[in-house]
Amino acid sequence: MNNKPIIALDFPGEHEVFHFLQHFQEPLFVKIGMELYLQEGPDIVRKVKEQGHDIFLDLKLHDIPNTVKSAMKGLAHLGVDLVNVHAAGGIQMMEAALEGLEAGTPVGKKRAKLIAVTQLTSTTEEQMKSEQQIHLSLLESVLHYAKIAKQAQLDGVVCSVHEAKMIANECGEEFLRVTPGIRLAGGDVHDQKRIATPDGARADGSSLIVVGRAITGSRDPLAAYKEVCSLWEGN
Ligand SMILES: O=C(O)c1cc(=O)[nH]c(=O)n1[C@@H]1O[C@H](COP(=O)(O)O)[C@@H](O)[C@H]1O
Repeated sequence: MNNKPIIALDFPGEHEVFHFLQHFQEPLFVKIGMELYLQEGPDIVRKVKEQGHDIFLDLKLHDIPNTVKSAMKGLAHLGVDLVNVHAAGGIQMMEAALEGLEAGTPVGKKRAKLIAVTQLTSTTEEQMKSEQQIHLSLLESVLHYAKIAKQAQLDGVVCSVHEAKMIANECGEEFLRVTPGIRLAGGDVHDQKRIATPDGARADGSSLIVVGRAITGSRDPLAAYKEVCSLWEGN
């Protein structure tokens, strides 16, 4: 798994994906999420992988432990690099996810890293308090989810840049902080609430950044990607 910015391939189908990927000549780190996966199924993972890209399969599993375990066991055959669940599913569910992933990973192959979504980057503290009835600060809630993910032996979490440093301090530098909600300065925020720039993410302790519309929605996706890369790498 490389540490390039992860491009979210939030497209409706295969045609749009391969049209987009034509802009790039190098191996990328891409994210296949539920929009694409639910239309195209596991074949899209195989086809994108055939082009040599690293893959974050973002299906955010959240169900009873047995169901998540079986689903992860099945997904493990796809040979992706990173997968996720919702930390709100609980410690037992996260442990079951890891068990499934380990059981399904073919012998001799590397198991995908498993991370847990804490509070979505589209959630504000007010929404969390009023809708989820969690009476903590958002930072405390994210940190709590990170700690239980660590207790379940996961490899890290999905969080916003704003919580990344605190998680690194509490859970260790090697515990991954994968941060979506990335925007170029002055870019459209869309539905995201807890956002940061790629250079802000680097300074504030992200391990990996996830960037969708700032690249996929650009008239020149390659130029946008290069700008994100140079800010992220600090060039
Ligand atoms: O798990 C994720 O990838 C995820 C978690 C989260 O808290 N926030 C979040 O935006 N994401 C994903 O990251 C991507 C962000 O896309 P953009 O807002 O277009 O950059 C989307 O594919 C989301 O599904």
